[in-house]
Amino acid sequence: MTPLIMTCGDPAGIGPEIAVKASQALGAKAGFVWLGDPAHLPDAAQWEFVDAPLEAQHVRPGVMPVLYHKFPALARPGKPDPSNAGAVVEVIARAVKLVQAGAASGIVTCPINKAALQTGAGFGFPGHTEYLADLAGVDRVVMMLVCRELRVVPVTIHIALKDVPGRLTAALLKETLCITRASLIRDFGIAEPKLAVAGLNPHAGESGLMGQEDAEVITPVVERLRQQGMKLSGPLPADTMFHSAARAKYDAAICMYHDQALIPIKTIDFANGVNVTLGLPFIRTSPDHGTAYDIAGQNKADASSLIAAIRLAQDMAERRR
Ligand SMILES: NC(=O)c1ccc[n+]([C@@H]2O[C@H](COP(=O)([O-])OP(=O)(O)OC[C@H]3O[C@@H](n4cnc5c(N)ncnc54)[C@H](O)[C@@H]3O)[C@@H](O)[C@H]2O)c1
Ligand SMILES: N[C@H](C(=O)O)[C@H](O)COP(=O)(O)O
Repeated sequence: MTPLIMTCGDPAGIGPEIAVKASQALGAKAGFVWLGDPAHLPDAAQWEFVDAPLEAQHVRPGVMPVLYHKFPALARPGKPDPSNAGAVVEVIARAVKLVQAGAASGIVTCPINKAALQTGAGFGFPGHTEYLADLAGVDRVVMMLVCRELRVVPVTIHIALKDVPGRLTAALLKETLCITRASLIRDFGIAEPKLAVAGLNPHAGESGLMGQEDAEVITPVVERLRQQGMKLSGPLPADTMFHSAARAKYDAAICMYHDQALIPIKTIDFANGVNVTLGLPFIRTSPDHGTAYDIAGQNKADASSLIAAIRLAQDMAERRR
C-alpha cells in the first residue's frame, strides 16, 4: 500500500516534533512521508529525503522519510512567522495533488493556526476541513471526531455561536446525517449505524418553551429519515447524551455546533482523539489538537493523537482497498 502523506502544519507549532515522535514510536508501521522543510525539525530528529512517497519503503524504520517543501524562513517555536504562512497552505494543496494522483493512500494533517494563516497568507477558509473540500471540489464534507469511547459530528463547525440557529437548516442536517451514516458503514464497518441527534436548545427545547429549532428543524428531518429506515434517535437533550450508558446506545452523536460535539470528546479522551473529514474523495485525518504554541519546542507535546490519526487513516485505507 502506498504511504500516507503527513503535512507539516505550522512549523512554529508542535507539528514537527510530534511527527518525529510518531515516526520513532511507530517504527516500521509509521507508513507516512512527512511533507515539509527539514530545517523545521528538531535537531536530534532522524530523517531522510525521498523524491517520491513510494521511496519511503526503503527508509530504515524509525527514520522519518521527508518529501522536501521549501519554506522561506526558519521556525521559532511558538512564534508563527507570517512569511511561512503561504508555504503551510501550499503543503496542504500539494498533499491533495499527491493523493489524487494515487501517490499516497491518504493525508494526515499536522495542526495549522487559523489566525496565523489568515494574517500571513490571507487564508480565507475556517480551517483544513473547508479548504480540503474546496481543493477536492466537493460541496459538503463532515467533520467527525473519534476516540475509543465516542464519535461526534458537529453539524455546524467554525462559525460564531450567534450564527448557529440561522445556519442550522434541514438540508444541512439531512446531508450531515447521510454522509456520516455512509462513512460509518464504509470506513468503520458498522452495518447499520445508530445515530443520536442532539437538540439545539436546553432540554431539546422543552416542547417549545426554550426555542423552536428542535421541533421545527431537527424533528422533521429525524422523523423523515427514520421513516426511510435510518436508525436515529432525537432530538435528545444534549446534557444527558454523553454519559457511558447513553453512549452505549449509539454509534455517533450528531451535535448542532462545534463545542456541543468537541467538549465531550476532548473531555473523555483528548490524548487519543482523531479528527476525520468525511465526504472527501480521499482519506484525511488529523490530531484533535492545535498548534499548542505554549509548549512548542519544549519536548512536552504528546504525539498520541497524531499516532491515532495515522492508525485511523491506515485502517480506513486498508478497508477501502
Ligand atoms: N487540526 C488542526 O489543525 C487544529 C485543531 C485544533 C485547533 N487548531 C488551531 O490551533 C490553534 C490553537 O488552538 P487552541 O489553543 O484552541 O488549541 P490547542 O490544541 O493548540 O491547545 C490547547 C491546549 O492543549 C495543549 N495541547 C494541545 N496539543 C497538545 C499535545 N499534543 N500535547 C500536549 N498538550 C497539548 C496546549 O498546550 C494548550 O494548552 C488555533 O488556531 C486553532 O484553530 C487547529
Ligand atoms: N475543530 C477542530 C478541533 O477543534 O479539533 C479543528 O479546529 C479542526 O480544524 P481543521 O478544519 O483545520 O481540521
